[in-house]
Amino acid sequence: MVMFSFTRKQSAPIDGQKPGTSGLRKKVKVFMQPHYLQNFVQSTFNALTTDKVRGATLVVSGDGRYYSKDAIQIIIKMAAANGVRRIWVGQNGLLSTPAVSAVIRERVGVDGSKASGAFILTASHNPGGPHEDFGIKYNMENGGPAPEGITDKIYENTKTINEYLIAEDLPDVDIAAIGVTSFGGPEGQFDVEIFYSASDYVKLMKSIFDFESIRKLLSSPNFTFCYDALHGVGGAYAKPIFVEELGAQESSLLNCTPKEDFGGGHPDPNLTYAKELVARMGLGKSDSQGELPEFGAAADGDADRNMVLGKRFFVTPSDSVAIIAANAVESIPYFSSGLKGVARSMPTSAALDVVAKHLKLKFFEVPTGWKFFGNLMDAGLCSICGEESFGTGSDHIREKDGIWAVLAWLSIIAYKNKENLSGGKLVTVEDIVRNHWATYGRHYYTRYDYENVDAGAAKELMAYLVKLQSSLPEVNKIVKGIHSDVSNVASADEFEYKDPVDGSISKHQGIRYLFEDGSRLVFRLSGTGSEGATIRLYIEQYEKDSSKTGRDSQEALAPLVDVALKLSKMQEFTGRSAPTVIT
Ligand SMILES: O=P([O-])(O)O[C@H]1O[C@H](COP(=O)(O)O)[C@@H](O)[C@H](O)[C@H]1O
Ligand SMILES: [Mg+2]
Repeated sequence: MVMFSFTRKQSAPIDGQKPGTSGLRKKVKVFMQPHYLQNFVQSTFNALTTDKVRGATLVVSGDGRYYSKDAIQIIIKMAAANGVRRIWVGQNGLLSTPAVSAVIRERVGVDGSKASGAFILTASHNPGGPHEDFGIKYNMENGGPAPEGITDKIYENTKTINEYLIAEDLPDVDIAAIGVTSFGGPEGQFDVEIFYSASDYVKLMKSIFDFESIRKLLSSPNFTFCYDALHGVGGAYAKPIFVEELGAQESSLLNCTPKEDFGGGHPDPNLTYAKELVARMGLGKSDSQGELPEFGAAADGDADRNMVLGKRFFVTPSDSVAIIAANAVESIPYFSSGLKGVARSMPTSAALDVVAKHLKLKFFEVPTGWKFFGNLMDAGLCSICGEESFGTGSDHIREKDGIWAVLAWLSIIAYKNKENLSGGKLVTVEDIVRNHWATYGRHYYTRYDYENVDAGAAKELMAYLVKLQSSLPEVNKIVKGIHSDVSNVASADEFEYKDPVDGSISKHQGIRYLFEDGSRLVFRLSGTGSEGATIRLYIEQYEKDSSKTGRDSQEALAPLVDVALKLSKMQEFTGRSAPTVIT
């Protein structure tokens, strides 16, 4: 057995290590500065209770983006020096964010060991490569992202750190080879186990869904399917699940080889960045020539986000979670005994609220950030939740789950078509969505993103919008001056959330303008970027009349969009005449 020792390395605080909505995300060159990653990792160890470090089992893996391999070796050496007992790594350092959550919750080592936390190496949907982004976040024993209490502590530690521990003489571990390597350290044995990235996750999915019914759907001549991993880690799960387990054609997988730079693309599953899929589904500027698939989906870099498309049809993420919730009990075995409750993030449309009301379900509105759902799930209050930011999931784990969302949709389609798979007319994605609108009404919804805006200008715009809220008559005068037929603003505030489980309060979670007819304008600054600021503007309008739910969304929302842009003086503050991305 190879022996190792450890050293205390002198270090000093480095500015700007405050975790955002989902961990610390910065340019690779920032992470590669001396001590940068090390300071953050040691600050995390120091923020945890001793029993979660010494003698513990931790998972270290991620979406495989550039710098991950180096980062994994550094974290292994630091874990060894800090007294961690064993590290679990997905083969080649690959584990999707939902798979990490599943591994923490479900995996049991040969000696009965269980993981108590994980370092997830990802910057999610941000591009990768030497000049792009890297990221790291810590997840806890429940499989979910560390709560604010811990991330605040980590940040405080980064401001005072003066040393970190590292086993410099521990040799690099071959993370491509499955198996266990044992080392001997000052406090005893230290193991690094490399395991197949998909095994625990596939097992979990099979326990949730009826794979046989999905397999029948995928093999039906009536149905065609397509999945785009955008060269993210989703590719490591797509083949084992969709092809090997469910019998899809290999040709239905696009960009499913994980790459360090995501093939030079932007691994964000939306209508702008998932270009190839969008074209294949007949929604692009230059559409593919052949037969269009009935169903298409894309994932982000770490495969927790998802976009669902039908033939020439986009499903908004806000509708997606509402539709999954409305159909879950009959279509998905995991939910057959009923839903405990449902939840959405504040800027997500109220489509889910209407379903919750119809089905008499507990309902929660939380701030943006998956960690807020975790408490509700741990307390048994929520089964299904989702966000406008292409995140959907359930209490099977404590992260959003892109492949789960695809399997949920396939389950619903399979259920609706169980009588007509061998012939007959297919109930399509579009049919399912339109029927949903006819039953529950439609929440017209769009999001405008202004990426990489000057941070100072973005702050000024937000401050201006808050100030404006102090006089509603003034707001309404402006609104009416822009479009006299837009309804009145009934109230305006900054969203504040009191967690019903632990009573913690989160303030300043987005600026809201709520209209008398149920329309909403929401403004917030993204918490996931790595440079400058991204302003997000969310626009929503409810239509109950089923004869009016079939309009083009941008057209239906045009007056409200106009009001939002002029009321916020968007162009004046940002210098931008158009958003970077519209979804
Ligand atoms: O980036 P991910 O996929 O980890 O997603 C993260 O950020 C999203 C918001 O991003 P922003 O603050 O930019 O609007 C959240 O909705 C999500 O819960 C969180 O996990
Ligand atoms: Mg992500």
